[in-house]
Amino acid sequence: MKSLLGKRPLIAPSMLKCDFANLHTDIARLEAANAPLLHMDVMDGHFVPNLSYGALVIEKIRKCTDLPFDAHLMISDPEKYYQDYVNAGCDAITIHIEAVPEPGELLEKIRASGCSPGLVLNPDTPVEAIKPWISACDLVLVMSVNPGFGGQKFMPVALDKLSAIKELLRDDQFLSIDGGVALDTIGECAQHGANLFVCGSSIFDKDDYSEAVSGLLAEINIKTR
Ligand SMILES: O=C(CO)[C@H](O)[C@H](O)COP(=O)(O)O
Ligand SMILES: [Fe+2]
Repeated sequence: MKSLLGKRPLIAPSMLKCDFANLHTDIARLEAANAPLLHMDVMDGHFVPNLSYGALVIEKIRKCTDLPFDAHLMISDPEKYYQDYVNAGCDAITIHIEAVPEPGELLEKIRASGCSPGLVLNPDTPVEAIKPWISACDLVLVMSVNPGFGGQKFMPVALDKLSAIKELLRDDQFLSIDGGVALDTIGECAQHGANLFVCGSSIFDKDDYSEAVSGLLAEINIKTR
């Protein structure tokens, strides 16, 4: 992930909305669209009311591309399973503060395993909940929907959180936003400090991924210049 610092702002396609029946083709289309990394949404049907895919699938996808993988673990026991995601070839592993209220040790273990550690907070969780561990993270991810499903409406409560967290971050850390990030919301997210934008529907619902990614980047540029 460190190699991406100089390339911010970054658009990370959310591999929840991808075409699983044509994964190879879909990844090639994302590479052609200059997507700099892929966001892997892991859901266990327990921490969130939905199931997606796990380390076995990610390990297979790893063979299709050299793009970095940012794994968003929406699972109840990341301590038990994080090593599977390291072994599957993830570059960043992000855990929910609601799943691990005292995440210091796990963040250290993720870093020691060679991955970038990240913390994520839900719309109802205050910034105070993650404050003591922000300096131990390479990435902080703000949820702008309740996790579990793609295609939900952006919740503006995330914007004030972005501003508050930005104040606490060093320049070598990523500030990410996830959920309902689209042409009409991405500019404001950038204005509030986000520099890594997870985009599902706003890419995969479009026929032309290149046009989608460049349109989102253009919107950031317009709103932040
Ligand atoms: O973590 C997630 C859901 O829990 C996804 O990353 C997110 O919802 C992406 O989809 P969309 O851009 O359509 O909201
Ligand atoms: Fe996600």
